[in-house]
Amino acid sequence: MSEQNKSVWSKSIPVKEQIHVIWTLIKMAKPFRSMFVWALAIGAVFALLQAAAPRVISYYMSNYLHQTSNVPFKIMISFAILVAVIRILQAITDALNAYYFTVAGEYALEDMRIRVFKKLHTLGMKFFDEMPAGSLVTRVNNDTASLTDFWRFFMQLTFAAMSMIGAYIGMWTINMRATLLMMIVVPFIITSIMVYQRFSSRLFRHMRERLSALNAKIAESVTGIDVIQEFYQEERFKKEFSKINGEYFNARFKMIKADALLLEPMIDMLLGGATVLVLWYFGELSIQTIVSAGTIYAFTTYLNNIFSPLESIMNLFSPFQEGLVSGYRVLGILNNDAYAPKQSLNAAGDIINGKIEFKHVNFSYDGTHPILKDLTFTANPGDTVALVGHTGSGKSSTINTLMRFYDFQSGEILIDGQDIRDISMNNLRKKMGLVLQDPFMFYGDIAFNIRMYNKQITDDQIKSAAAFVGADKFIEKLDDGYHAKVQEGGSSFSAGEKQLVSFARTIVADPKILILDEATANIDTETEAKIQHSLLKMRQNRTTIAIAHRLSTIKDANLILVLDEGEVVERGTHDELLAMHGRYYDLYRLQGVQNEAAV
Ligand SMILES: Nc1ncnc2c1ncn2[C@@H]1O[C@H](COP(=O)(O)OP(=O)(O)OP(=O)(O)O)[C@@H](O)[C@H]1O
Repeated sequence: MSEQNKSVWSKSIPVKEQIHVIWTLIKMAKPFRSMFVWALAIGAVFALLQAAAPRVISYYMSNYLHQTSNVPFKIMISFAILVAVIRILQAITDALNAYYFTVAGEYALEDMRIRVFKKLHTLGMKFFDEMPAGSLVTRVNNDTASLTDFWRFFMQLTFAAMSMIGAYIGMWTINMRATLLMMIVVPFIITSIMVYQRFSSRLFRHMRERLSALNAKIAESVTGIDVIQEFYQEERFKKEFSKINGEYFNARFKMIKADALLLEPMIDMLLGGATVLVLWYFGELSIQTIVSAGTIYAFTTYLNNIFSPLESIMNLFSPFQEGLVSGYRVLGILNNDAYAPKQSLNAAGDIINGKIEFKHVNFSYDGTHPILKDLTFTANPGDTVALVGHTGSGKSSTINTLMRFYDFQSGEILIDGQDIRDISMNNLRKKMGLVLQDPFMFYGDIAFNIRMYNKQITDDQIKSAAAFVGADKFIEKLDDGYHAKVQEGGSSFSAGEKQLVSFARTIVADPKILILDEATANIDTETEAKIQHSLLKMRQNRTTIAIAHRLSTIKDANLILVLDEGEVVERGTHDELLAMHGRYYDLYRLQGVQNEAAV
């Protein structure tokens, strides 16, 4: 997570890219356009009312508040009612504007979250390899949520623009020359906004970068807590954490200081300057003609209307920037084309017998470094083909191509004589059962973890699958049996128990092909014997591709392939390979010696 977040915050997004992000997000919010338009229309009415109020009061002051005569009661009450109505309408339109904008923003947000989640499920393993799960959770949840700030900023921006236009119109109706004079402040406003934005965005990015580093340190120390404790690294981690925490504090402190010194004082100074200009202008004017107090009141109020929304906008710069970066990252997912391998158009093939043929298959994860080279073998229906070889030799990669987690570059993979791409993904997933070294258990209960959302599977089928693989004994001993609670990841179960549940999950779907990725690697020898017994039963009448480090577990395989750097360097049955006195022989002898030593 750290590196990816860091890279986003450590350099600014180019302006062209920022405009692209803003434009794309606006286009994506199209389904909620009518609500945004309503918000804008109501905002315009609010701005008009806001411009009308000082005009009405100024009129009243200029025309009726003479020291020489009393204001007629009817006039006084009429103006009071008029101002009250304007203020009430202002309050109503203000609330409606905020409501429509916020609701439209929330809808756009909900829509975006769904888009991102859906997109994630179309992406291939390559994407997930490069993106840690923690970062993805941040993308789907926090980044989409930060987009609210994006919409809030736009709301404030349009509000400020309308207030400004309204104020200038109001001033224009009173004194055109003074209004033109007030235009002088516009370039000052724009320059100060730009200066503040540049300065604050640099500080904000630095602060976010330090926050990412802090989050990464916390995540690292929590996930690696066992290794940290084992190697007495607590002090080192504490020191590193304090250092980053201090840097984060300093970065925040700088931001707070900059805001305190720049934000309000800058706006106050501009407002002060503009007010002096108004007083000076009307002071000069009063030498030649009468200037009413109402005019001065209206102009100073309009200046307030121009300047007060500016502070909110500037205050929202940092959250807006956060929203922009979030938008950039979210669009990065939505535009990602690392899709899961696709099947042929109208692929409708099925797996009936389970014959697997690899013909001259070449595969690379990144398109440049070859991982599987000219891989060729056949697994006849019901056969077991075992893949052995040292770590990194390409065993899991073979399975990855067969499961269609990754696309291979050349060669052919045939199942029952059909190109694997011509079999529908649904049939492929249904007829191939994958058992992993460290099976994942989902939050729910045991029965749910065996059924895996397949409503057609009955409770009896679950029980007989569990009995078939020998999982029934431990399940029945649990307090709630098949309804015993499972935490996400299955932390309250042993590796062997989780493996047995995953066997039951696989067997209940009755696959034609079984793929075992070192299914017994994490299990002690005693449990392994039980598991091997279950596996033997599972393999009957099923084609099996098995990865095995412990060669004793695949002695009965019909074909053993010894892989080295993605190439098959030896092939044959256990006896044939031993007779060759080659790599397999050496490996087997080595393991035999280790086993004896262990005894
Ligand atoms: N997702 C991936 N992206 C890029 N390269 C990968 C990926 N997975 C594996 N590799 C590389 O492919 C090569 C073969 O890895 P593979 O996992 O197939 O080996 P293996 O024989 O299954 O090893 P082990 O017994 O350790 O599981 C290795 O060099 C590995 O670094």
